[in-house]
Amino acid sequence: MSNSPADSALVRAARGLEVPRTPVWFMRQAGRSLPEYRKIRQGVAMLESCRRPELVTEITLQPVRRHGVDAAILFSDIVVPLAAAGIDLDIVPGTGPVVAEPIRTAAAVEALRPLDATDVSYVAESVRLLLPELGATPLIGFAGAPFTLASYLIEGGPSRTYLKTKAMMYGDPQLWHTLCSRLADITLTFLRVQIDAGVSAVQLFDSWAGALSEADYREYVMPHSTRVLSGLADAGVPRIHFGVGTGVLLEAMGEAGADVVGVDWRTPLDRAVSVVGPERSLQGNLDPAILFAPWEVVERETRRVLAQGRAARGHIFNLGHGVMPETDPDVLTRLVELVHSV
Ligand SMILES: Cc1c2[nH]c(c1CCC(=O)O)Cc1[nH]c(c(CCC(=O)O)c1C)Cc1[nH]c(c(CCC(=O)O)c1C)Cc1[nH]c(c(C)c1CCC(=O)O)C2
Repeated sequence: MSNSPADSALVRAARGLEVPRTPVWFMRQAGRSLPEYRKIRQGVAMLESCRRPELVTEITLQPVRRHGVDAAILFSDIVVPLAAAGIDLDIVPGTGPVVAEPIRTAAAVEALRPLDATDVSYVAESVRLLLPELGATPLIGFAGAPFTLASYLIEGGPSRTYLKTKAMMYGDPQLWHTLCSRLADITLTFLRVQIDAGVSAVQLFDSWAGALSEADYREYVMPHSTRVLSGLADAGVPRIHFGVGTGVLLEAMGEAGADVVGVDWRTPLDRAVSVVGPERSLQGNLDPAILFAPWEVVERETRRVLAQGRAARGHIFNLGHGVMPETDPDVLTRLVELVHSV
């Protein structure tokens, strides 16, 4: 066991197979809290750094070396395939993705072109450079799900209310579905490029789907996420599906075609099992803010998460959302040791 990424604890837990110990990695482990990341990124814009395979390789490896996590996640961003498909956008430090000309009309949706694998050849090249460096440690590829991508394109940037997104969704469902269908195609191509290059698992981030009711999620979003996830059913790698504040959506997000459902800190894992069912594994779900509490609290809460995770077919330990930039990296390292020791 564990001498190849395809037989790693992460992949085995994702498939519900027996593991020697619970695998652990952290969403947004690359970048953010690491001083060695800040140093190497100096003077290089975020999107530009994603297009340099040597830089991507180094940043992806940093948290693996430092923390001994059980998986690497490719250093990239959910908007990389959108930029590669010709959308004029930037990632503004401290803000996030900003789109120069938000997509709000039929003409703008029509102008969104498909992604070609050659548009993101630097991503495939990065994966190829990483595999020999990683050895038996699996590499997770990822993409943004249609709803979350649509929200950036329609709002033009981050949003609290998703008013413009919902205005299109409710006001012009046909246009909404056309847009999401094109985004599903882009996402599928982007994930296939990563799988063909050799990643061992993929995560579909629908980070902001928690803004929706279950009924609206099922009607407006699920068909498109299902097309992405079911389109990868024969790809041979486990599919993780995650969003924030998705307590009422967990059942549907599993049904969309996930092998693993990612859960944020609001829903206890044992309760998540009862809605997701015995056919899927779970990933999560320590509150990233708990890492700022005294170690006794971190330890107690970690043991609770691990105990609740035992109810699942398989459990991949993670935070309930991404690492906060202010997190002390030493706490993350200690947390990995704790998870491995339980
Ligand atoms: C919604 C979303 C985005 N990007 C991503 C999501 C889904 C995950 C989630 O829910 O948090 C996913 C993402 N973005 C990035 C990664 C690389 C791997 C990793 O961090 O471990 C991953 C997996 C790099 C990044 N993406 C971004 C940075 C910071 C850029 C910088 O330092 O200049 C990094 C390292 C920028 C970005 N990109 C995005 C936001 C909201 C931001 C700004 C907030 C922030 O600083 O994190 C969009």
